[in-house]
Amino acid sequence: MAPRVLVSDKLSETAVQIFRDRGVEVDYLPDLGKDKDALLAAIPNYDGLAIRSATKVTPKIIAAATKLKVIGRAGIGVDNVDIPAATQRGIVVMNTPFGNAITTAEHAISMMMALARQIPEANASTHAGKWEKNRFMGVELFNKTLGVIGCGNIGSIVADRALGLKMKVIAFDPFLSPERAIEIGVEKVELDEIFRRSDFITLHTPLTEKTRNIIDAAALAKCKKGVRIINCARGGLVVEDALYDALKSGHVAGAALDVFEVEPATSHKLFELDNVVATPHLGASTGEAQENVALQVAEQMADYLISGAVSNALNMPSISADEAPRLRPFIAVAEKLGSFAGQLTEEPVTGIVIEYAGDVGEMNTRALTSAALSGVLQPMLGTVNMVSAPVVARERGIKVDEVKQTQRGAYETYIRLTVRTAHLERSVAGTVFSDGKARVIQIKGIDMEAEFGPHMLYVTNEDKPGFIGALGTILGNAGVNIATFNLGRRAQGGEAICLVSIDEAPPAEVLQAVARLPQVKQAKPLAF
Ligand SMILES: NC(=O)c1ccc[n+]([C@@H]2O[C@H](COP(=O)([O-])OP(=O)(O)OC[C@H]3O[C@@H](n4cnc5c(N)ncnc54)[C@H](O)[C@@H]3O)[C@@H](O)[C@H]2O)c1
Ligand SMILES: O=C(O)[C@H](O)COP(=O)(O)O
Repeated sequence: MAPRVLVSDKLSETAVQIFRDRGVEVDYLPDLGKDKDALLAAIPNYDGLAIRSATKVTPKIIAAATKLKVIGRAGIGVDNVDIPAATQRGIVVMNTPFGNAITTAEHAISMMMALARQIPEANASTHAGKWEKNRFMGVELFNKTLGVIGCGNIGSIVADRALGLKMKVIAFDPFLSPERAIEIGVEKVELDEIFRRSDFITLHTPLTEKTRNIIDAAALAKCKKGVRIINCARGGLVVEDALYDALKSGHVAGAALDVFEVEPATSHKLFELDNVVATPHLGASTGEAQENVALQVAEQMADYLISGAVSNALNMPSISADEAPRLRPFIAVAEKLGSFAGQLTEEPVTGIVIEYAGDVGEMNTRALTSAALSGVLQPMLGTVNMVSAPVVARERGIKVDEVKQTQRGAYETYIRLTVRTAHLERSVAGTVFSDGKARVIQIKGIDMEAEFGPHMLYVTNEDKPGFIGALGTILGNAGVNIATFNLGRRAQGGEAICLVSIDEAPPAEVLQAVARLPQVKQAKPLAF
């Protein structure tokens, strides 16, 4: 039976045509996604769901989606999809990472210009028959400083266009390497410097727990008087109440917003203010971008539904149907090793080396390396996946080296991943046992043998008596149950590592108490 896809948001008809040409049945119901109950009733009938940002794919929708195999996001942001819930149900979530980037960057630049010259207000006044030549006094962009928060695909295109307008561009992005900053002509700065120096600030990060409320009242207070703010990324990055107050007081001269905490934003106190330019989430709305993303999402979803091939998936490695069964456990270990190193790395990564020894050296190590890179980059970038990870790493100037040797050592297969930054080098090695499960077998050259757990505690310490008991007591007193406990040390009395799998994420006070133990150098939570 032919697979069946529901398109529940407005998509170019190209997508519908591609599905049909590829033998996929398709129902194009562009308003259905906005009606939660109708979507809930319809979803059990479909193998695929193609969406943009209006359809909210909640755990409830996913629970009802008994046949669903793939969700395709024709666009970039996937914050409207509950990916963990989809993953748990074995539903692949894919997006189209680059198709609307230029269009969105152009919207941000348009919004900046509209703000600088009050175009919307002047337009409304002129249409109303007034000729208020003296009312609208603008500012030049020439020689002004633009602060870019989040300098990935869209942020770096915005920077390029702003440099063309002869602006000075400064950027805050923890994953922007100094080399990449030089290459794209921006000055890499800390967040506070963005606030202190910018005449205009534009946001281009995903919405994550780290970026939520990145511009709040305290941040606005640090800004120059007269700063102008542009948000074409996601509502939730800017605290709207704080922005309102700062606009009212005149500390912020203007704001241009394409996105809002609650969408659709049909009424909002920000709309009372003349110095707010607002558009209804139009960042990706050009014919060109919509053709790109519709074509790409339909091709990707049809490929998956017909042949099992996966591309641009956010929750599954990208592999051909033939390789899938053999590669899968190795892809999982590569991604987990990358994630292990990525979660511990808090400064720009300059290099990643992935070494394969034994049987794994003869496999499709490109897919494995992509999985490892995706694991390293995901804790910071959120939406990076196996397909985009190599490109993203290259764009950020991260040097990636793959070393293969087919000779076996103590293990049949051995993968070691080393992450380099300007100040440190950290390696972690793993393998897949005959039970198909991944194990960590070495951290920083120290041998151990640990399974990956959903919640883990990574502790580096000095090998001195009393540490294990004290750690156990802290966890026990906090009611945190230990699932597995693994230790390794370089030499008696020397550097040691402790990897504990626990049944829940460690509360902040537990981490602080562990970090205060006299033997402990570092205590970090990890999640897999
Ligand atoms: N308005 C629209 O219609 C529209 C259209 C497309 C995308 N978007 C939004 O734009 C966002 C960016 O898209 P992109 O393609 O450039 O993504 P990207 O992944 O290429 O770039 C995001 C950048 O943000 C950086 N980042 C992550 N955490 C950060 C932090 N805490 N502080 C500073 N920087 C941080 C990352 O390092 C990365 O370089 C998307 O996540 C999406 O939500 C909006
Ligand atoms: O993340 C994206 O791609 C944009 O927010 C575009 O959203 P849209 O497809 O709903 O216009």
